[in-house]
Amino acid sequence: MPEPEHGAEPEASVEEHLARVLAAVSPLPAFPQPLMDALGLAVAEDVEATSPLPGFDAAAMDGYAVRAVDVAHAGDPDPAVLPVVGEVAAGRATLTATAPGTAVRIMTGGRMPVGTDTVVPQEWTDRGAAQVRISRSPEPGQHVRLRGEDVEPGDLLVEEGTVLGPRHLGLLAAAGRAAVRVRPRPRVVVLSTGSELREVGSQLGHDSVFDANSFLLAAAARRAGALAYRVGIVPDDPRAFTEALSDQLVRADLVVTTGGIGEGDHDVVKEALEGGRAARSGALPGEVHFGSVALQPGRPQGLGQVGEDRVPLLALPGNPVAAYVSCEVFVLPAIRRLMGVVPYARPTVRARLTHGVQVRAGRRQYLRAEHAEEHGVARVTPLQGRGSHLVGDLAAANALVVVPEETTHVEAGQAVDVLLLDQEAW
Ligand SMILES: Nc1nc2c(c(=O)[nH]1)N[C@H]1C(S)=C(S)[C@@H](COP(=O)(O)OP(=O)(O)OC[C@H]3O[C@@H](n4cnc5c(N)ncnc54)[C@H](O)[C@@H]3O)O[C@H]1N2
Ligand code: MOO
Repeated sequence: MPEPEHGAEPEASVEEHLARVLAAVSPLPAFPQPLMDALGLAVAEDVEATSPLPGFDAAAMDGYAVRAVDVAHAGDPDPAVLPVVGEVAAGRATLTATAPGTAVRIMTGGRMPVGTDTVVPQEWTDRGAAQVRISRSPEPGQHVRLRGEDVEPGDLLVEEGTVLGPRHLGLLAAAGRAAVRVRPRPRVVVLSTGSELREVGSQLGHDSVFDANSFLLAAAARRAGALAYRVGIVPDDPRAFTEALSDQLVRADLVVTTGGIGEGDHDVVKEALEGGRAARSGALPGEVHFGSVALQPGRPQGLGQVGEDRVPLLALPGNPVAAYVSCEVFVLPAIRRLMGVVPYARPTVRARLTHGVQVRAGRRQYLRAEHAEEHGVARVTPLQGRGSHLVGDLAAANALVVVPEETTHVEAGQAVDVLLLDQEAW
């Protein structure tokens, strides 16, 4: 760990800061939602089956329902001939039982009449209407979907915390659930600070830059399942910042700011919120703590709760790559906790480095990299640049190589932990 500056508090580890972030947010209250509105949300209950699937024995083929013993010796020169005593189609089980030695015309999905146990596909018959000639003998129970063979009452259909996708919704519908308890999408307000920032589409001055962070973070938040509100740029004026922040709190379950938390002269987020400054002046209740985390990029971090409702706030550094890594490591877990989805942090995978890397010890490093799998072997190539302003490299990357705090170099060919950034669900 690098020595803290004189008087400064020691750097928190990534785990310590993440634990504080997670402690600052709680899962949002759950509500029943109609199935389609639950898509992409996390279930807030263990959903158990109350009835079996299939709900009754049914034909899996169009053909004839019979008793297997009645057609056990059916063959080509010597077919079994049975009277056809009725017809059953899906949803039209007019005939519910039949006597031995008879056949019932049946369609796929039709309920098996009591007294039958096997379906002879129509391709094995003369398709007779009054009587049917069956020229092959089926296995007993063939082409019958059995009641409860898929799901038994009491089976767990969907586990609490599962993000509902099309297949889960299909299962819940098959089980007859019209609504399910889910947690709503967290509303995440993203605020960029910096007097040098300009909105895309506007004129750039000789010393200004376009605001990239609000897009970067709002998009990441939306992809994680949040409703992201990309607020315009706030200049380096603590009063303007406090006002903009106050205005946004009504629609926020989480606020994410970027920039203005360094050690410089115009660090607006820090100036406005550090040590409860805005609260003391009566402008905005709450408290935000600023400090350093042993993370590169993304060392400066702020965390607190603001407004009457104590909305959690994460203040991220302004450098775009630092903001993005901070988002990956702290903001996405916070969003997932609000949504009630586990695990909070993206799991790492292992891959072999194609090139050796050298880093400074003391902070956990997240290196932009390209991950690829060749012939079943996962490899990862670190990209050249390390500067946390290099958004070109960031966009070219699909992975981050995680280099532990105590490591200073990793040889080519060594296996490392990697975050796969384009993996949407985990
Ligand atoms: N003397 C020191 N200077 C700096 C240190 C330090 O330890 N001592 N740390 C550096 C690191 S690391 C970072 S990260 C930044 C953190 O400072 P801020 O959070 O206050 O970030 P800003 O100064 O506001 O901006 C930094 C950089 O990023 C650009 N930026 C900011 N917001 C956006 C945006 N929305 N879109 C695109 N680019 C943005 C901004 O123009 C600056 O170039 O401090 C370092 N300095
Ligand atoms: O850590 Mo700064 O956060 O490197 O860009």
